[in-house]
Amino acid sequence: MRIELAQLPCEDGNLQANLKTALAAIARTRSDSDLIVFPETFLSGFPTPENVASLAQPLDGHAVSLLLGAAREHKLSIAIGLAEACDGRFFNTTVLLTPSGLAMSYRKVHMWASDQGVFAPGERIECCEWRGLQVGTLICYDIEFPESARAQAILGTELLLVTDGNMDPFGPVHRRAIVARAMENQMFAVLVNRCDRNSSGTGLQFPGESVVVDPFGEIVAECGAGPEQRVVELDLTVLTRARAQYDYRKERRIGLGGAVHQDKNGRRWFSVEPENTPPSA
Ligand code: BAL
Repeated sequence: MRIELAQLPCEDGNLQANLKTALAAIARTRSDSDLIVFPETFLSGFPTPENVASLAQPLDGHAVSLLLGAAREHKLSIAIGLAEACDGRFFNTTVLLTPSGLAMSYRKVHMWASDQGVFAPGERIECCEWRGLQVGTLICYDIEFPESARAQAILGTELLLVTDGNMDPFGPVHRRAIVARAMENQMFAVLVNRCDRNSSGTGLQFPGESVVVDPFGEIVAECGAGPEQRVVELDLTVLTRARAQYDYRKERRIGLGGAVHQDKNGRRWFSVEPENTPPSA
């Protein structure tokens, strides 16, 4: 399994420029790569309450259709973050696009400060079958809550894709969190972070440091601080080896609450039983 980490700068508020950057990255992928992963809200950058309506995209809109065309052209799957518009509300969403279409869309459940007043929180953890693997997605702040990745494990996720927009000084927090989430759930984790150092006046600095962690919690590959498009080979046999002597998912004794659901297309999700719901946008 070959995955490309698109640790590339995006411009807050500039949808066209970010879409162009994404399509160019897709165009330069290796012909034998299976998936490219971009950071959180890569298409929009971090929206504000003032500009989210102009930046947010419907999942059946032009921007996503261009990416679907690129997925078909390059026989490649794409995980990318965007601001989603749906029924007058806005969500911080990651989509998994394949040459066959939209495989999954996940709405960030845990709202960071920059999400509040902009996005409504998601209400379910999702996974789907992709290339013979159970694949799930989380977004940035989600990985700081162990129950998010544990919900993915309960769904059967073997490959966790994290679109990240983790700013300084929280680089170490996500490095520790992603290793823990991979190890304690015995799954691969692919985290791709923003790396822009001065994003259009927000004052936020993004350290990059994208990383791939195996089900033992070992680092498979890691990026530095600057822009790069890193090709990483996953040895999927590690999944079986990591679970050979013990399997946390099967042997756990404490439940999360919430329920597992599945639709006729095999999409599975875990309904969130929020103990507290942040102020919605
Ligand atoms: N530690 C940052 C979390 C977020 O931006 O979602």
